[in-house]
Amino acid sequence: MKIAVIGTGYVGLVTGVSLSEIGHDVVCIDVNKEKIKKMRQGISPIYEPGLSEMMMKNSAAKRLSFTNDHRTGMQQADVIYIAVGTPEDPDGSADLSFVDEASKNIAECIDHNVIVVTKSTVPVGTNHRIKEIINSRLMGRFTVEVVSNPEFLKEGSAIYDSFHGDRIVIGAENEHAFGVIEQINQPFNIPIFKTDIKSAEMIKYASNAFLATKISFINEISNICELVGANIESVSVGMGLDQRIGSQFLKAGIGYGGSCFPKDTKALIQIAGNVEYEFELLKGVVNVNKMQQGILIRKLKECVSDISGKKIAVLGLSFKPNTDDLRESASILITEELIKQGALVMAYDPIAMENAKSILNPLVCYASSIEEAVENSEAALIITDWDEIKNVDLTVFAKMKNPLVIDGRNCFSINEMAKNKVEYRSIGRPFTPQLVEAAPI
Ligand SMILES: NC(=O)C1=CN([C@@H]2O[C@H](COP(=O)(O)OP(=O)(O)OC[C@H]3O[C@@H](n4cnc5c(N)ncnc54)[C@H](O)[C@@H]3O)[C@@H](O)[C@H]2O)C=CC1
Ligand SMILES: O=C(O)[C@H]1O[C@H](OP(=O)(O)OP(=O)(O)OC[C@H]2O[C@@H](n3ccc(=O)[nH]c3=O)[C@H](O)[C@@H]2O)[C@H](O)[C@@H](O)[C@@H]1O
Repeated sequence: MKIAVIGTGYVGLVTGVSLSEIGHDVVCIDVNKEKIKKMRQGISPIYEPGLSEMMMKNSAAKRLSFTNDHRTGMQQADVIYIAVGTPEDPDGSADLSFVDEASKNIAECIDHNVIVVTKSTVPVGTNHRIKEIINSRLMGRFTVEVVSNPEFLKEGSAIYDSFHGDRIVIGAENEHAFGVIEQINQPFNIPIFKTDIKSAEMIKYASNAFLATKISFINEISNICELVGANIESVSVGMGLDQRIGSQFLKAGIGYGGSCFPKDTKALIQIAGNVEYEFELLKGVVNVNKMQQGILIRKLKECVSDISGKKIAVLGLSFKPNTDDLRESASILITEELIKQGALVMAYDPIAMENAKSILNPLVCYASSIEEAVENSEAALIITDWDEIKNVDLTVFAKMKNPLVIDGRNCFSINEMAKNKVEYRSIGRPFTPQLVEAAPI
């Protein structure tokens, strides 16, 4: 099958690369000239395990190519995927301007009938809007069918998720479109769930909102655990053993970040608001997340009342491990607040520091190792649970002025930290050594 993919962000690139890997001919189109130049040289614009190798392999096999030119890209394409961004508008709703522009590009460039598949996360009704935009410009010259095929990949395991996802959702308006998109996806060998377009669009928002709800729920439970002396790690494991609850997304921390949960929860509140429905539960989820992102600063202030002029180490900057993405990471808010209070911030991240330099306050300094970051510091704040951080030799903290670690991701054993004479504050767990420590989830 000949496929064009519009937009080569996370989703567009991973979609294009995975579809070429299962044997389709794919052209990825992006308006960003720098990105296309890099990808033509075999360089992936994002850090994602396994992506570069698969990209180079399929480019060499001539199943995958990159262009800035929409017309060239869409020539002969049977199916065109839209994978452009849907960022947050100031009122929280989804900004559809990139989707609209991509739809216009399609109308201007195609010279045959096509199926347009929307991978971008879009509010209910957007696929019909895409069809209208295209049809109003084509004036009946060609037939366009639209399909909603939301993406469920996670950053940091995007390639793995493409080949091992739990389901592929296809929302279509007729059997022909269902058939073609089903056929394209068959080689992934993942269960396909077919539904109507509006339900497919809603499945994506509802799934992200539900996962975000699980995270805010467990974060609130962790705050209560601290007050009553329970241990959130044990509570999460104990809850997760109930298959109706499930063990995933019950890891308490510093709130969810990333390019999607924050924007998609707010967009769903707006989608509901547009039909005069107040989504109270989801509003609570968003508010809890905002509070949780500030928890490390509150814990630091409890231990060190004045941080002005003091060196504070910040370990991990990306919103989660295995990605260089800082979008909506708690590191942005935390480093900003530390600098506001006069601290000297020394940050370290295994992969995300280059990205961080253009995003974080310019007063943030960067270390080349965990050791350099913590040396002579007053406190170390842990923001991202990279393996390198979780597996660090705990004796490294002896290099601090007064070893104090405030861990937003529960990376370490309370007992081991006590043995190493580190004052240790984490999320939803007691301060003192424990008789039984739950293995972290
Ligand atoms: N990032 C993620 O992990 C996931 C994202 N999504 C959804 O997928 C969509 C895309 O997300 P990202 O890949 O993160 O977006 P992104 O914003 O990182 O990348 C979008 C790309 O599209 C390009 N673009 C914009 N308009 C264009 C046009 N008219 N023609 C050609 N290229 C154009 C931009 O230059 C950019 O490279 C969003 O709706 C997002 O919510 C869904 C699942 C996972
Ligand atoms: O629509 C999207 O963009 C994607 O959003 C999330 O994927 P992603 O944001 O890449 O990463 P997650 O692993 O979901 O983590 C999101 C945030 O939640 C936090 N989190 C996650 C799980 C958990 O138990 N606790 C927790 O605090 C992470 O640290 C991170 O900050 C969803 O998991 C994907 O299914 C979805 O496709």
